[in-house]
Amino acid sequence: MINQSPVITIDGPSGAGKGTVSQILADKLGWHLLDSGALYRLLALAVSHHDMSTDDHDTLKILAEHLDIQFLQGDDGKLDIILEGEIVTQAIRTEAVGNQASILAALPAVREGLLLRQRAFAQDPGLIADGRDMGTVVFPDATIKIFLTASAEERGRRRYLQLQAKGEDVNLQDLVASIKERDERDANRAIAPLVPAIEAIVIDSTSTTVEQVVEIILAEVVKKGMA
Ligand SMILES: Nc1ncnc2c1ncn2[C@@H]1O[C@H](COP(=O)(O)OP(=O)(O)OP(=O)(O)O)[C@@H](O)[C@H]1O
Ligand SMILES: Nc1ccn([C@@H]2O[C@H](COP(=O)(O)O)[C@@H](O)[C@H]2O)c(=O)n1
Repeated sequence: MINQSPVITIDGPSGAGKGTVSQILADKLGWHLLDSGALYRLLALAVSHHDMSTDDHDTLKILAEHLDIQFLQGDDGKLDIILEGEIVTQAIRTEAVGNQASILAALPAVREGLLLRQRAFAQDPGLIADGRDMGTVVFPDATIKIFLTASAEERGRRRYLQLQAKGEDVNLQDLVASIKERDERDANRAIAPLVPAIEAIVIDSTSTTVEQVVEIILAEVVKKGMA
């Protein structure tokens, strides 16, 4: 048994809605939230800031283990993500950083370096863990495992609207292509590939609203007597 506190894992490909659904669930249940993708993105940004080589896996592992990160509640109630003293909440959300994170995430040394940091998020009253390998590797004993997916076209469309709203100059076809490339890399890597855990409940959100997805998961929470 790795984790004692209740954990709900939400894995799936990029743009499936994991982050949105995880935040709503964490707020509704009053539980902690782990955005594991943010850790990989922070590492990617740190590697770029320090102009580090990605060939030196021992140093990457040490950096992953000791990366100076803080998740702080800002005055506006939103979470500020701090890397080595600098607010990087927006900077880590670009497609470029996401792609670099996905390349680093294929390295066993990086995954080993981040493993215990992720497990440390499992604290009472409970944790919603969002990622790619939450149910398969990081929290194999999780009480509820969800695999949230959607078609690549729909996920590209959502990402397009999201980035456009932030004022970014984006192209829908390029985004769908980038999402497919990232899916391919995440699903086919040798370590902790993106696959549903055997006992995962698979939810396809292509034609489902965020609220409907949240309802399905909350029904499981009630069924398991967790709330
Ligand atoms: N079921 C849904 N229907 C329509 N839009 C959705 C749905 N779920 C999420 N979205 C929207 O899609 C966008 C991407 O969602 P989100 O960031 O939660 O995905 P994600 O799976 O966490 O992606 P990533 O792994 O890349 O961080 C957001 O703008 C979100 O509001
Ligand atoms: N548990 C995880 C989480 C993320 N990754 C990799 O990081 C990339 C960025 O993640 P986002 O969820 O923020 O988009 C993602 O493409 C994965 O390659 C991971 O491997 N494991």
